Amino acid sequence: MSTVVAVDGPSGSGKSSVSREVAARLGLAYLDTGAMYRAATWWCTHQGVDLADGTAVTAAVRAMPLVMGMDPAAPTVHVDGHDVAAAIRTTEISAAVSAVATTLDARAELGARQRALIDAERTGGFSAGRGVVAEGRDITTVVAPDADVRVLLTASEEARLARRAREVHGTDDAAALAATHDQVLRRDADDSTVVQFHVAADGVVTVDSSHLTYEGTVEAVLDVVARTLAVRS
Ligand SMILES: Nc1ncnc2c1ncn2[C@@H]1O[C@H](COP(=O)(O)OP(=O)(O)O)[C@@H](O)[C@H]1O
Ligand SMILES: Nc1ccn([C@H]2C[C@H](O)[C@@H](COP(=O)(O)OP(=O)(O)O)O2)c(=O)n1
Repeated sequence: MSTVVAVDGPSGSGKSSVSREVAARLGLAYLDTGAMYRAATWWCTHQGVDLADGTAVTAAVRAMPLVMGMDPAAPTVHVDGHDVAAAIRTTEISAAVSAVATTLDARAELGARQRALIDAERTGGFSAGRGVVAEGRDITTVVAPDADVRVLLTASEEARLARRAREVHGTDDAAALAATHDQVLRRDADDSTVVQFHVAADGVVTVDSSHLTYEGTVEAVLDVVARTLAVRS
């Protein structure tokens, strides 16, 4: 039986790292939908598209030759043959990505591609039809509201800022927290204008990781998966 696990949440809640580990432990594929928005931003910039021009952004995103590698042990992102895994994580892309994420026609295009990738994993693909853990901002609500397991991963603003500061700057002192503010809180505020990822929709289970370790968060999500599947079977 194939399993689709959808995980949403704000920046720094632990979605990417936790979802990837959950996918690896369950033998499922892993889809980082945020990486698709980042790749689209890289592609638009690479093509000289003005990110403020929604029509041009949408046209570029529709034409983007994107290939997502969904093995949780080694996820990959290629655009037009370029390995963009590192390029999409720069501060410039992090600062610009909300312009693409708030372009509604570009969202529709990326959402359709995400649905197709998830559907392919239900029946075949990396995990031989066992399923996929897909994470982002609107997976539980828009892209895969029919997922078998739907989780909202949250954490306090304080915890999320501190995590991102440690990840990017190696410390969570005052200067690092200030430098991280744009990447976490401003970006979430901009993204929240088009998609709701702070409150769990009906049927979505909230996991608050504010006071959990990384390992504890992985176990909490695995526990939600096990309990939800036990009830359904
Ligand atoms: N529960 C946790 N406790 C402490 N650090 C965590 C926890 N979950 C994730 N992290 C760390 O916080 C950082 C951000 O996590 P990430 O998975 O990138 O979040 P998101 O995808 O939600 O933005 C990473 O360095 C990750 O290892
Ligand atoms: N399903 C999704 C996934 C990401 N996005 C947007 C929101 C974010 O600003 C960007 C990048 O997402 P990503 O998950 O890489 O963000 P983090 O840096 O992990 O917080 O894409 C979205 O709008 N919908």
